[in-house]
Amino acid sequence: MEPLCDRLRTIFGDDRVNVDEVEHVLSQYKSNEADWAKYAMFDDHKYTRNLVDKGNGKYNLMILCWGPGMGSSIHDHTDSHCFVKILQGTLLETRYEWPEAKPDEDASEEGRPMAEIGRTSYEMNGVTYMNDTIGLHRMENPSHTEGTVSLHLYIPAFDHCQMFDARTGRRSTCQVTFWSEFGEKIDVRQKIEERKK
Ligand SMILES: O=C(O)CCSS
Ligand SMILES: [Fe+2]
Repeated sequence: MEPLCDRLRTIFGDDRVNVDEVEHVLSQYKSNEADWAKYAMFDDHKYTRNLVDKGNGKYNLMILCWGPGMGSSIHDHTDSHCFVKILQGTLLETRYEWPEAKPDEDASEEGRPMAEIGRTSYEMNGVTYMNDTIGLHRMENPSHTEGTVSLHLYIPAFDHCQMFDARTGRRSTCQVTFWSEFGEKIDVRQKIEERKK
């Protein structure tokens, strides 16, 4: 992944984020399993997040591995830019409008189902971009037999986001962690403890 990592570090050398330029660089890269196999660690129960590069502290570049049928919650991106490229398999993206913010939300009130904006399927080498002004989304691997591997770049980096209940629009904050870092499996519990210090 080094050549791609180097190009991204150059692009983000100053504080600009040129979305078209980043999408172009990600589109130009043609997935080669030999580049990313060392980061592609799957779990039997949920999708994994595997850190590839911290971009001089400016962004997180990571490889996500989705077993058959696995998906994320509906989530936001903590005001960051989100770039996604499919390295293997397929990802189905469902986008949603933000639920109405009800500041006087009565805890007993059921809320209402979130409005879907649309669904898009991305195949290998496909690239997509998302941010909170566009809406919210859920990503899932639609295959019942094959795994999916995707490359995600978040700038600025974040360690938590909001997840949403599609039926009620209720939101909760969740910590996001890594399954591995730089190709080495990590102890997630130990990492969470370190954050608390
Ligand atoms: O970073 C995450 O866990 C969400 C993957 S879909 S952008
Ligand atoms: Fe996302």
